Amino acid sequence: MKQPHILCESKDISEYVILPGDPARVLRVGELLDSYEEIAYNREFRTIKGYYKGVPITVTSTGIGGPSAAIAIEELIYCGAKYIIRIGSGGAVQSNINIGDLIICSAAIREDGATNMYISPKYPAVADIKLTNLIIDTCEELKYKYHCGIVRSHDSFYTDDENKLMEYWNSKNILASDMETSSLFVVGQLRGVKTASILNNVVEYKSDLKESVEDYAMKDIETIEGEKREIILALETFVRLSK
Ligand SMILES: O=P(O)(O)O[C@H]1O[C@H](CO)[C@@H](O)[C@H]1O
Ligand SMILES: O=c1cc[nH]c(=O)[nH]1
Repeated sequence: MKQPHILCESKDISEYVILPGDPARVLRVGELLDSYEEIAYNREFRTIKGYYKGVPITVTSTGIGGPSAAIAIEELIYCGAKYIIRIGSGGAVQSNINIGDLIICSAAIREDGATNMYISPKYPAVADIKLTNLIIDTCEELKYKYHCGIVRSHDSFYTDDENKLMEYWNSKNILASDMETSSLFVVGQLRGVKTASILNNVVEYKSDLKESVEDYAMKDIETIEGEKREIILALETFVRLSK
């Protein structure tokens, strides 16, 4: 059955799924595949299916935020997704994280609305340990710089208290902010699907958020190289997993 938002059906969805936020990033993943075709593009949800070193891969964008991410994740799982790796952008909450560094998320603070509609805030948002360990091993083989730890997934970009919020989470050893990792971890855990999340840092701690996100949108070289590394890392992880 064709799903109402992603407009895909089971034959379109590999068990291996890559999940960027931005629909434009879907095609940049496609460029690194052996071959691909676009399956559907409805609202923020763009899906391609292709092969990487012979492994079938589906890539679907979630758009921004937990509500649309949860919709995409649910529909992908209904169509047969078994392993889902987010390849997102994030903003550093620690000063030792540079632009283009990768952050491998072990867990996420649920500072979002979507997961709180699903289940009590006591329920943790954690990555699948085996899939995440495979990402770490692959990252070390590829010799990419990375940080591993807890991130925060939020629902707001421009509150009046952003600086205070950042200082607070910095003091609690949180690595970075994004907006979809908690939804992926909670929905994946509830549905019995293995999930992991890699973020490419596009904002330095204490730098101007608007300017940095704009630099990324304008294809700043360091952020684009970080994005390429997170894509290759997810693809190579799936190659190892499929063996
Ligand atoms: O670049 P993506 O994957 O969309 O991720 C980050 O970028 C968006 C905000 O600019 C949010 O979706 C956030 O999680
Ligand atoms: O600072 C940032 C950058 C990207 N995405 C976020 O959620 N926060």
